[in-house]
Amino acid sequence: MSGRFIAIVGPSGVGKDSVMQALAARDPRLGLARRVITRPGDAGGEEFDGVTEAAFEAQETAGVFALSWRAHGLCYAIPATVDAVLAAGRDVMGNLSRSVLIAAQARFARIEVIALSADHATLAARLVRRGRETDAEITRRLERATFTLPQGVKAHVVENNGVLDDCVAAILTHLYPGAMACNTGTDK
Ligand SMILES: Nc1ncnc2c1ncn2[C@@H]1O[C@H](COP(=O)(O)OP(=O)(O)O)[C@@H](O)[C@H]1O
Ligand SMILES: O=P(O)(O)OC[C@H]1O[C@H](OP(=O)(O)OP(=O)(O)O)[C@H](O)[C@@H]1O
Repeated sequence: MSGRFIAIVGPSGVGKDSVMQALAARDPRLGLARRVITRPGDAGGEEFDGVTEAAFEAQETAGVFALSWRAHGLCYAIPATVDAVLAAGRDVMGNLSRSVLIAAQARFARIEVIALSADHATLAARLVRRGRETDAEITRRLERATFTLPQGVKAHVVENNGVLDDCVAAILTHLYPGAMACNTGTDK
């Protein structure tokens, strides 16, 4: 059976990248899709392929992306190389826009949507602490926090207000019910 594409979604600052990194470190069954983004390669945060807008559009036209979208004045994509990993039966996580979920459900044979949530004050404090965006950009990201999931999207909602490990454990239990999560790290 093919692997599942695990879409991790939620407002800016909710912890999508932190949760995905922790999940990948914790459980070898979970791969991580490296996104293509028109953001300077040294911006920090997640590992991604930084490209110019012209290069992005050329790749998009050439069909090398499984999914692509625009948000925050940037272009984002999940490369179609994930197909080979999924075909080999491996689950792969990707950080997606909530607006692209209907397309993602159509694109991938098996998909799970994990919608992370956290309260507004927590999001704001985390974005300031992350320091990747300007104050104006942070304000715009927070304004988008209330964006609701498109109708027809079936998501599993997981809170990330508290300890990251609790959120990670809840996701693993949902993804691999009845199975012991593989733990290659140390418990805290
Ligand atoms: N459970 C958590 N507790 C404390 N800080 C967190 C938690 N989850 C994420 N963070 C921090 O919040 C900031 C935003 O997290 P990030 O993973 O970049 O979110 P997103 O990708 O959803 O924007 C980062 O600085 C990260 O270290
Ligand atoms: O339509 P939305 O669900 O609001 O998502 C819009 C974009 O925001 C996030 O990007 P990015 O990872 O650059 O930002 P973030 O880390 O601040 O969430 C997410 O991955 C999408 O690409």
